[in-house]
Amino acid sequence: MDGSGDKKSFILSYEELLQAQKNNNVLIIDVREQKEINETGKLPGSIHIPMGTVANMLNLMDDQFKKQFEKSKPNKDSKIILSCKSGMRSAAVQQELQKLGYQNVYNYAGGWSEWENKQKC
Ligand SMILES: O=S(=O)([O-])[S-]
Repeated sequence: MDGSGDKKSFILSYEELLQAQKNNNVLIIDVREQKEINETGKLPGSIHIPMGTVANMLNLMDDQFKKQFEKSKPNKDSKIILSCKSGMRSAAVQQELQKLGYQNVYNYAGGWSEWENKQKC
């Protein structure tokens, strides 16, 4: 939330992520592959959807989405945060969702790498 109108960056910092993790109205999606999640676990507070299937999952019926992810399906105005390992794949998914009309999609650019490092501090 930088208040600069049209020129919002839609990039999320670690501190902003910490706030979002406490907010049930924000959907955090870890878009890494299953193999990576098996190795590290998913980002706390997130649901896991591999990058290639995010758009498909957002096409599920509301109740199917809820059943599968135990979170409400976001609408085009919902705040969505995407995270991967280092911000590249999540940026690609961010663009894809923006093209589909999702207006409030953020990239946690630091991704799992930053998250993991911060936990060691
Ligand atoms: O996770 S990554 O695409 O930034 S390497």
